[in-house]
Amino acid sequence: MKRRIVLKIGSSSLTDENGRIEPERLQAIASALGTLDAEVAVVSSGAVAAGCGLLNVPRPRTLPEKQALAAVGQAALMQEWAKVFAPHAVAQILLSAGDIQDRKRFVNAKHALEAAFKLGVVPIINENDTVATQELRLGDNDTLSAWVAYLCEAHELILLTDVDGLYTANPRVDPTAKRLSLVENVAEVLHLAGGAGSSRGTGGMHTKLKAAQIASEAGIDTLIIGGGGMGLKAFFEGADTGTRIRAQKHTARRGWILHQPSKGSLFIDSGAEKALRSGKSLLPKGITGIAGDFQYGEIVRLEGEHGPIGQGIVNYAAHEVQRIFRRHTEEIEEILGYKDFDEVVHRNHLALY
Ligand SMILES: Nc1ncnc2c1ncn2[C@@H]1O[C@H](COP(=O)(O)OP(=O)(O)O)[C@@H](O)[C@H]1O
Ligand SMILES: N[C@@H](CCC(=O)OP(=O)(O)O)C(=O)O
Repeated sequence: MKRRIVLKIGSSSLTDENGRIEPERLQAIASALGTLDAEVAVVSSGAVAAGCGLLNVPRPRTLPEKQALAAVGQAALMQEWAKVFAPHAVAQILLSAGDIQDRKRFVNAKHALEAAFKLGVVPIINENDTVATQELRLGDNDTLSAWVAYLCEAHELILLTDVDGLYTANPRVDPTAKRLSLVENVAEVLHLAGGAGSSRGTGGMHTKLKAAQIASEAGIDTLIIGGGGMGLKAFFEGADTGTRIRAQKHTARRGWILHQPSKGSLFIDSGAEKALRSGKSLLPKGITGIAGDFQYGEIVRLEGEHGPIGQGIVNYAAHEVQRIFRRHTEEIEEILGYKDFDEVVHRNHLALY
């Protein structure tokens, strides 16, 4: 599998100080990405900024104004991205909080992204601001990008911003603040984060660290990089820049999976137990019975023939497993009418005692 990166670009990295989109900035970012042999999904902010620039109005204060300006700006933003990524095509993907929270929509988005990568196009993702109500919105693209990284099983999440990493304090406020180049445990640095650096940004370092926390729990490293396309290029060339926030080590994640309360159990045969112990995923064929009522994404206990062997995050709900257990993977689609995953529990989401 190719290296897969989710790159989130904040409004502050796309616009000038008047909040207008600067095409040269987009060009520099696309050029830096062009040096990589990787699949990249871009989470691009800047729709509201682009809308303000086009209509020559100040930054909106109310949500409806913001929604309308995002709708104006999104199309213009996509046109700019299409220009700089040519000859590669770009694919606009707008997501809302509901798409992350609803399992069917989450899986649909996952499939669409996979298909986009296969087509060799660059997915450009933003929050679907026009339908995002106050109660149901992610509100910032840092959080969105972490979910996207999880969605497309990225190897790395890069947050491109207007500061070259996480500092011991907001460097705009405290000039003695020092950059941290490596953070092993994001929970220990959450308190260092301050708010947005400019009127153009949303959330500041706080939402970036929250995003890193989501990515970290999904086993994905986060990098906070500054300096636009040039900063990105320097980073790809190995310069000592930015902050790397390490994903939870396998052991930490393993511990987390093992210590969550389980919503049900999957009983598995000895062949399946052997497969799991040699690092494979759990397929429906090896399941001999189920207990409890669990949903997709919840924790289930794995019961071997001689007792519990571990826990995992399940890819199908109990009522679905009821219909596919003991059957071949190839039969899933025929039985359920869809097949979101081959595995009932993927090996990356499995922890054995
Ligand atoms: N501890 C910190 N280290 C670095 N930057 C910080 C810190 N606390 C707050 N910030 C602020 O976070 C800003 C970046 O976030 P933000 O303005 O939301 O940009 P973006 O548009 O890229 O999301 C920086 O400009 C900086 O002022
Ligand atoms: N969805 C909004 C961006 C929201 C956001 O998080 O902005 P930023 O902090 O600049 O990444 C837009 O396109 O304007």
